[in-house]
Amino acid sequence: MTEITYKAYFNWRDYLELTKPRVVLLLLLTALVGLCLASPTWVGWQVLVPAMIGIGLMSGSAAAVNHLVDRHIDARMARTLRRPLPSGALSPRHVLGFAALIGLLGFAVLAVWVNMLTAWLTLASLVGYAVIYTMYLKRATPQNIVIGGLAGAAPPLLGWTAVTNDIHPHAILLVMIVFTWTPPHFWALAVHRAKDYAKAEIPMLPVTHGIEFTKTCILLYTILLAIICLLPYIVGMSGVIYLIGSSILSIWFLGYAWKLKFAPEKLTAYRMFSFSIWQLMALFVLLLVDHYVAAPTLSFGS
Ligand code: HEM
Ligand SMILES: CC(C)=CCC/C(C)=C/CC/C(C)=C/COP(=O)(O)OP(=O)(O)O
Repeated sequence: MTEITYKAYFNWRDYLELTKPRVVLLLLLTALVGLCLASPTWVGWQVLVPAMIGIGLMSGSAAAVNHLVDRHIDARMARTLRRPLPSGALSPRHVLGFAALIGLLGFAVLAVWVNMLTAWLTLASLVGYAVIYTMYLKRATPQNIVIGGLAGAAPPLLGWTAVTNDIHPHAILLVMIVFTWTPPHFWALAVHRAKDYAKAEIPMLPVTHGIEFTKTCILLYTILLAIICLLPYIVGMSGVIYLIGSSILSIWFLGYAWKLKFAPEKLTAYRMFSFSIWQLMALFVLLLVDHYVAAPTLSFGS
């Protein structure tokens, strides 16, 4: 195990990096869509603001715990070795304190200004990612990201419960979209970085079952995702704007998965991973646009 020398000075940018800010921003977009779709009227800022702050802080806390627990394997992979812990910019003690502080703050914000259901579900997602995925599943099984993906898929439900204080089937549908998107999102990167994961002895699918099998799984999950993306229209939750936009995105994503399996170039896997992020973002923006454009009259909620 490599010994790390920690620097004596601190920089706020290192703390920000611990929270995986770009991942959390996309998680927050999916939470915002859950919040907005839960109500036919505009959602009052009294719920919207604390819900976004609470979910954001607890997601950032989960990400910081992931940095803490994974610091030794992060030190062994080219992609992650410059992170604040393996590079020595922050010490484990400071990271633990920071994660506890923002995690507790996030829980308090949700408990006081939103509702207890949302506070507990967000805590369950934090534990799902920081403890169940990071401490156990990641090192135990190539299905790690499929099961662990449930925590990352939860924010639309968290947004929804923040408004309604109950679990609605439409919110579960949004969770299913992110849940099914996660394997092609991550395995595309894992195919690109397979040697890194093998070096760090992490049993990701391309390491345990090979690149070709992983590409087949990516294609199958992408087909499943395309089918699930039709459901919001089929159940009457979204309209034609969503149907057309999401179908274009699904065909585009399927194109990447097909190319990756049958006609790959050197960077196809990485390009598919990058596209997956834009695809999920566009999909959730479409849900939002469709919700507000299709709504005949919008009254302002409290
Ligand atoms: C278990 C589930 C997931 C796994 C294993 C996973 C894995 C990864 C990995 C390894 C990266 C590369 C990070 C880097 O280059 O430092 C990444 C990037 C990213 N992921 Fe995921 N991800 C998961 C779920 C999600 C979810 C649910 C979202 C949002 C809804 C998301 C959004 C992103 C974004 C926005 C990036 C780009 C980050 C950047 O450029 O800094 N991921 N993901
Ligand atoms: C409260 C709540 C909603 C929690 C969810 C938190 C969260 C940040 C989920 C995102 C999942 C993610 C980035 C996994 C990558 O971890 P990894 O360890 O496989 O990737 P790495 O090697 O880049 O660290």
